[in-house]
Amino acid sequence: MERTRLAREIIDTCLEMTRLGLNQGTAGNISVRYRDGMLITPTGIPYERLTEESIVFVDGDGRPEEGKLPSSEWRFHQVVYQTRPEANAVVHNHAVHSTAVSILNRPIPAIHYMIAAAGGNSIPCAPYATFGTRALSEHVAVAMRDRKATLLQHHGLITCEENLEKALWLAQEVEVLAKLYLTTLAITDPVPVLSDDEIAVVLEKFKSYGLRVES
Ligand SMILES: C[C@H](O)[C@@H](O)[C@@H](O)C(=O)COP(=O)(O)O
Ligand SMILES: [Zn+2]
Repeated sequence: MERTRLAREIIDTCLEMTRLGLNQGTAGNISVRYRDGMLITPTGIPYERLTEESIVFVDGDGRPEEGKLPSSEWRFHQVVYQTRPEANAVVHNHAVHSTAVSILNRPIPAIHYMIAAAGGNSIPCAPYATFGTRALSEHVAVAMRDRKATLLQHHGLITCEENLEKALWLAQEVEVLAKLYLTTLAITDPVPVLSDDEIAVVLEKFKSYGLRVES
């Protein structure tokens, strides 16, 4: 029952991600931590065709349940759960502005205090590696060691959080930051940024702010 409920939440989050304009086609994938592994979307299936039975369990050794093909990116989802013990949900998409910044191969700097929602003063950009490879998951492990979000060079975005709602919310916040960054870059480069001291103040305030940005 718990598994069916989590599978439904994954599908609803996928559909919401598309509805918010953060993704297109069969791009992107979503998982939740489950038992010693995770429940994750299958590879290459449009979200609107997913049923609870389509969601795949991948165990802690990376073995998918029989007869099902997990997302090609199960490795980087696994690495995020290993790297960030507080994370229970991982969202990946190809949101347009986030992906555009990733093509420039730049981190998003502290252009707005909401950068702190990802845990620090920037959102890194993990180096390019072919999708689905161990090399890509190794880059993700480094980038997300002290952040809850990273861009993937020439690819897209990953976020993690304690639940699906927060992971999707963070993906939307990063997309807004990416759009702001591109908008300001068109006028000036480098773009003015907030100081590390100010980001430290915001990180402290977020610990007790609302329900959505506490870590
Ligand atoms: C080629 C894939 O679309 C790749 O970009 C992957 O990262 C992705 O976003 C969706 O792959 P899956 O359908 O295998 O989850
Ligand atoms: Zn992708």
